[in-house]
Amino acid sequence: MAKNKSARVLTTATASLDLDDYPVGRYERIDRYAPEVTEAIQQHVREILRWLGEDPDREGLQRTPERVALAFQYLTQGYHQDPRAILESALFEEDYSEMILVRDIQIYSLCEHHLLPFFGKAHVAYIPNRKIVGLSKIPRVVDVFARRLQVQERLTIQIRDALEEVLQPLGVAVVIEAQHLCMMMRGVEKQHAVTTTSAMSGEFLKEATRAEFMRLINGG
Ligand SMILES: Nc1nc2c(ncn2[C@@H]2O[C@H](COP(=O)(O)OP(=O)(O)OP(=O)(O)O)[C@@H](O)[C@H]2O)c(=O)[nH]1
Ligand SMILES: [Zn+2]
Repeated sequence: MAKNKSARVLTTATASLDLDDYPVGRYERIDRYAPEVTEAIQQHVREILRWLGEDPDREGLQRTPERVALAFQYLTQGYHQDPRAILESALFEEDYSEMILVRDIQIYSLCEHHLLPFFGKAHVAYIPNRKIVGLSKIPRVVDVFARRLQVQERLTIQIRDALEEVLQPLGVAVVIEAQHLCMMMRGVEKQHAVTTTSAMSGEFLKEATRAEFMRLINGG
């Protein structure tokens, strides 16, 4: 009941269909929301609106608490996802031992201090040690960690460590370039500041490999 209600809310943007009418998979994540969590968050958002001086019962805001509750569950769904299982679902034996780089992976995350978005690009590379992983699993793992409350540094390290643990490769490199709305629309209000973080292991600790990676992510 409440599950269907949630699904209907989120699908109205594309079509007025119930979750059941959609191909399996497209809304699989929405299906995962717990109705009691949605309900509890909704009540608090109503209170926040009131404390901000708004009238939560005016027309435009009537369904806002529910929308916010769903949006925050969506944006933090990574807590319920297992990066190890994702990587293990597509591991292959292969005699390839050059660098594999997936570059320009878009990320959207939430800063844990202000619950405001930070967004940008992640570049992830590894050098396999007989095990390679399905390429799409790399952005999926990036999302698992990005869809949580984060600081950019921890996000970077968690991606590296997940790949390291499951693939046991010769090395992993992760670079994230991001802009933080908490530094743009409030606080210091710097519109062009981009933060770059990196986490390396194994072969990437060597200057030559690291330099090749840096050259490749800069389009060289
Ligand atoms: N290291 C790091 N800091 C972050 C990240 N996201 C936000 N921050 C910072 O977290 C800090 C929190 O500092 P506080 O002084 O407690 O918070 P604040 O008073 O809101 O600080 P201002 O943003 O400077 O107004 C700020 O300096 C933010 O810029 C991140 O991913 N990594
Ligand atoms: Zn912040």
